[in-house]
Amino acid sequence: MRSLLPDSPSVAVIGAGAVGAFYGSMLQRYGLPVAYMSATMAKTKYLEVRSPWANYTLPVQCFASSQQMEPADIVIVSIKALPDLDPFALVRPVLKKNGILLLLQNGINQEERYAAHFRRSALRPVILGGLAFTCINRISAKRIDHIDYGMVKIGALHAEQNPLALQVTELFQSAGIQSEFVPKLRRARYEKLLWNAAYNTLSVLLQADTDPIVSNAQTADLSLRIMREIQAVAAAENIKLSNATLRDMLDRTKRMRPYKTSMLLDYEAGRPMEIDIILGEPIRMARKRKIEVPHLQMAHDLLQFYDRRSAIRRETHSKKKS
Ligand SMILES: NC(=O)C1=CN([C@@H]2O[C@H](COP(=O)(O)OP(=O)(O)OC[C@H]3O[C@@H](n4cnc5c(N)ncnc54)[C@H](OP(=O)(O)O)[C@@H]3O)[C@@H](O)[C@H]2O)C=CC1
Ligand SMILES: CC(C)(CO)C(=O)C(=O)O
Repeated sequence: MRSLLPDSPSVAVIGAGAVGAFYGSMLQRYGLPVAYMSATMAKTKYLEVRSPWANYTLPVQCFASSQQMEPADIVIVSIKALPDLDPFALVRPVLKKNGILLLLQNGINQEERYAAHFRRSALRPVILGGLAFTCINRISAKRIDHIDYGMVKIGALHAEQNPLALQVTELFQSAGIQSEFVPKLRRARYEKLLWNAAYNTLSVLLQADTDPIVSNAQTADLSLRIMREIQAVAAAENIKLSNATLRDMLDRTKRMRPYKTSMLLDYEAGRPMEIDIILGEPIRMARKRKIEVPHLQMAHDLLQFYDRRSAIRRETHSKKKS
């Protein structure tokens, strides 16, 4: 098939946290020109990566603001999906006309939000979604630890863009990243949401990694009840997630090494959690369709309480420092 991508596409990573810096650096190591936006890493000249795939150190071009960066062929968005963060202002300066926007984030409805935002813009990006099944930590402004897993599933928001999503997947594979093309992105988003809604949530509420949650009969069953509510929301848009799929999520989690979810890592570090994009969005969809989602609602409200408490601690801490 004719390549829909330039020979050596340039890449801009918006949000060089754990995920953005790791996958960006793998693409750079493969030979692509990559620039990174990160306030934390603005002064970083060399990035050290530890990974079961390879250990390496690379010179990196980091910018505190995307306004200092050149437009790129592929823009990877890997900032946290938080409600009070305007991502469009960060992304716009690095977008080329009809360029590729790849959202490497958790949650649901993100691609649709970007499409709505750019609908009337002359930039008209092609919107792709990437689901990262991985465990990565940014240890410092200079060091990324990829601990386990690593698969990225890539698909397009609109099916007619699937050939491009496939070529981006192949580019990731060529760069040594485990990657898989998904022809139905929305379905894949829902499947990942099953896991995130259940285990990210419970990991924070129970202060536990996945192992004790799935080993305990009550909390394992609770995780299934949470997943059933996501299943009902998906069914309302004709996406059928079978009971066997839910059961399989639980069984696979039982077989996984004990895993600390990204939400638990955020909570422990006192950072804001992605509650809205993982629970708030499905709750709003359920409300519109008159579907009862009591578990999602309760988990959402409890997590909001924790999140607010962390925010107050952050405010108090920064007042003390100034
Ligand atoms: N880490 C993991 O293993 C996994 C993560 N994910 C998902 O990937 C996405 C990225 O997560 P991850 O890399 O872990 O997150 P990190 O916390 O490591 O990085 C988040 C990035 O977002 C940026 N950011 C946060 N707040 C703002 C703000 N207000 N303005 C501008 N930039 C901001 C940070 O900036 P700065 O660089 O300046 O700190 C950083 O670059 C999330 O949606 C997460 O759920 C999914 C699966 C696994
Ligand atoms: C599915 C998983 C565990 C990534 O591998 C995740 O999305 C997270 O930790 O938030």
